[in-house]
Amino acid sequence: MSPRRLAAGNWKMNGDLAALTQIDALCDAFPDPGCDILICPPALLIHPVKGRIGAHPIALGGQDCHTRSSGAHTGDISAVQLKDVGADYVIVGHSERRADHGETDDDIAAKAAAAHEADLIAIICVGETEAQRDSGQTLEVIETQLAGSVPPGATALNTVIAYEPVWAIGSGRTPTKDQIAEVHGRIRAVLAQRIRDAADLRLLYGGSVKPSNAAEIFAIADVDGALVGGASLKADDFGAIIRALGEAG
Ligand SMILES: O=C(CO)COP(=O)(O)O
Repeated sequence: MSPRRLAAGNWKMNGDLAALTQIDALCDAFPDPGCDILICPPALLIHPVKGRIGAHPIALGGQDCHTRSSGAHTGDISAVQLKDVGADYVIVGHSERRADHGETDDDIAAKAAAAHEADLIAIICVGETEAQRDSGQTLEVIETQLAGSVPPGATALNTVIAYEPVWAIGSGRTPTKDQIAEVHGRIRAVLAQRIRDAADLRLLYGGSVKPSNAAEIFAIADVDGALVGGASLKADDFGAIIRALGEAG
């Protein structure tokens, strides 16, 4: 059985209490969604959003977690704390964290392991820069990131991989269908060498996904959903993407 597809919204450092109306709109629009829906708002909004959605099956996630479950780490948030306020997922290794906070593959593997320990699903992000693509290094970069940032113990149940080319994030540019298919196919093949149920592990594409290109992207082999930034902030746009995913394949 193929995995249930996942439409994930990464709000990044956007949104406030007033933005919870966007969540209300999603709940109203998708009483029985045809795919899994995940919102990763800023961590401080997880608890109010959880209260707001009640029994609706929208899942919530953090955008990062610490490697430790608690302790003297000012400003950080643990996977255990995310779980406590209602998260089921956490994004780790987003390129913005790799760039802004110098996170390495080792850090990301430790964070993903902490997520697993806390019973969270880790969404591990990988992706090449424009310079790396231009110099023909894309597959090598992705393989290195996978080797370093997917921890032992990863399974199709506790791990999702998001392929996010850095140059496609927030730029309005996307890779071609063949380029996405090539990378996703390689990710699946690499994971199959170390994860028994890799065929069921969800592979998301992220980077300038919007209502106008979603259906085309979701028709690509080995694309099991999307990690959406800007277009996840408005319920209408994210709703159109969710609908396209529900109708795909
Ligand atoms: O980084 C992203 C999601 O994590 C993608 O962002 P955009 O959809 O805004 O390009």
